[in-house]
Amino acid sequence: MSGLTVRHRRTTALDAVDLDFGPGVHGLLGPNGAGKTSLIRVLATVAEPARGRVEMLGNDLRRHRERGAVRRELGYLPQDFGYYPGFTVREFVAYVAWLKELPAAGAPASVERAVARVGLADRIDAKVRTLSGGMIRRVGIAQAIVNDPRVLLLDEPTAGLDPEQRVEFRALLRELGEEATVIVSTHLVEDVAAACTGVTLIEAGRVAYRGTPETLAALGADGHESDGNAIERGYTTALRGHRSATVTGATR
Ligand SMILES: Nc1ncnc2c1ncn2[C@@H]1O[C@H](COP(=O)(O)OP(=O)(O)OP(=O)(O)O)[C@@H](O)[C@H]1O
Repeated sequence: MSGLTVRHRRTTALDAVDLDFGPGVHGLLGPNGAGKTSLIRVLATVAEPARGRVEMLGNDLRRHRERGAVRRELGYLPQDFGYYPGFTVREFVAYVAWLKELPAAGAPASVERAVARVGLADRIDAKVRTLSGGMIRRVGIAQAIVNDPRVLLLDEPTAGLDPEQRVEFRALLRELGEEATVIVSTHLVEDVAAACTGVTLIEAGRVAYRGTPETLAALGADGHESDGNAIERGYTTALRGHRSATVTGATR
């Protein structure tokens, strides 16, 4: 994407952002309101940018027909994911498979596979409303991966998962990232350390840092253990560096 600008009324959520993502798992980090959800929503083709160009899988998202082509290759878990509480897990994931135009013959097997990958095989015929919050989040991940997407967008997928589920989910992320481009927004720096091949730190609508979990941890390597682990300190160091550079730039 180049020059990507997203506005919500008078707020500029993203300000002329240039970014590119290849296969692997890319963590999007940043404070509340930084612009992570706005970025994911544009990539998911549910929001339109005010300016800029986004190309995905060779398609230009400004063109209606090309957005349609992208949607078939996309998996998306929104921050507030809507579901039908009266559907069973199987029915809900099958419904999404139908929306994504999966060939009918293979769809039931794809549904079962996606549900098994998120560890819910034994609850596949349970009604979604009878599941815990963490399980519902996993249903959200299952619907996102049912079409074996080439681009997978996950907005805070680990919110509400317990520690054991998070560990399992990170393993699934690493597996998915071997074939797809996975972009995952999170507040948990541990998610990034454990599952991501790349890190993009967004602040106030701009890219504050790009690197790998290792380079981010190296930024925080010589702090005190009591201030969190190296990657958390790296996160803070990168943010502060970006803030002071922005202030210097603005007053020049
Ligand atoms: N629908 C909206 N109407 C008005 N302003 C909005 C809307 N959605 C987002 N914003 C504003 O746009 C900016 C970016 O928000 P966004 O949700 O993209 O950030 P985020 O990094 O995902 O935040 P969080 O970590 O809290 O989820 C914020 O200033 C937010 O207040």
